[in-house]
Amino acid sequence: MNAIELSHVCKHFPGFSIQDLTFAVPSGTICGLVGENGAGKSTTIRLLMGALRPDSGTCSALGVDTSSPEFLAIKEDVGVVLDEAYFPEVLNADQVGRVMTRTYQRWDAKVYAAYLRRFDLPLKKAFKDFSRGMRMKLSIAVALSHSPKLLVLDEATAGLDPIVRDEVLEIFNEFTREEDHSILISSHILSDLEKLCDYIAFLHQGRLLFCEEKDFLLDRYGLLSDTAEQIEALQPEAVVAKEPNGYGGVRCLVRRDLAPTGFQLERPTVEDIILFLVKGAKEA
Ligand SMILES: Nc1ncnc2c1ncn2[C@@H]1O[C@H](COP(=O)(O)OP(=O)(O)OP(=O)(O)O)[C@@H](O)[C@H]1O
Repeated sequence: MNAIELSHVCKHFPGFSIQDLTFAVPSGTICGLVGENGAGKSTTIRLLMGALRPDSGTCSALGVDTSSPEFLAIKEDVGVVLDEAYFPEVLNADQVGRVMTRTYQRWDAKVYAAYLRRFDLPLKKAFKDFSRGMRMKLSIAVALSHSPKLLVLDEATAGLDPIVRDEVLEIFNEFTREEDHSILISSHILSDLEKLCDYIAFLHQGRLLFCEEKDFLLDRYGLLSDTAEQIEALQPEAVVAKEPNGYGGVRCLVRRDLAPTGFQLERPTVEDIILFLVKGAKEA
């Protein structure tokens, strides 16, 4: 079963469109949604959560169409952190907790209190006086305190200091140790996604360039540094994109299956793969 399914989703804004977006996140896995500024990640997450209505196509979470009334009944099962935290400005963390007791049947005040302590969040400070990082931490604490099965996180680690970010990544990892728990997370911090994710979905100008298993991507591509003549001699389909290597030669991302044997290929990171694919897509 899939935790998330988007099928042929289209959404048109003046000057920008989400085009025929189809991908799925299998239950029990973590999928990273990546793409440049303005690629459509937040719009995709809003469409998925039913906050925006698609012009065509369907979105489902935990098997329920997210634009249907039935989705309201399972909202408890989905923990959401959007890029802008959304609590009333005058409330403090203690009061937010009390509001949530009335909002979620499965609200666990003890779990919430433990996250507030773990994140070093003050109980009595008004939300309007929180820093960006504190706002994110509060959103994450709330999202995790009503026993969700699915977490949908838009830039949830942006603005967190490296130590807290590492701790939050570990918390997300712990979360998916339960078999039926899944996460969709958008981020610009590709090294975080490399550590965390099973799948990477890559958006470019409102289109999905791929949604693949991370290990498949890391095995599919290799990095090659050589003279311009040697690189020219490769079949063009083997070379995704290239750049000067700083030593008068060329560094490029190549498809391992199309590169001749005998070349010394370096293992890329997810960041290398995404940077070269964006470069290749711009040059195409
Ligand atoms: N309500 C709206 N009306 C018009 N245009 C919109 C609306 N919402 C988003 N857009 C446009 O959709 C495009 C994609 O925006 P989106 O926020 O989804 O990108 P993103 O990938 O999340 O970017 P970033 O990494 O900068 O957060 C942008 O060009 C934005 O201006």
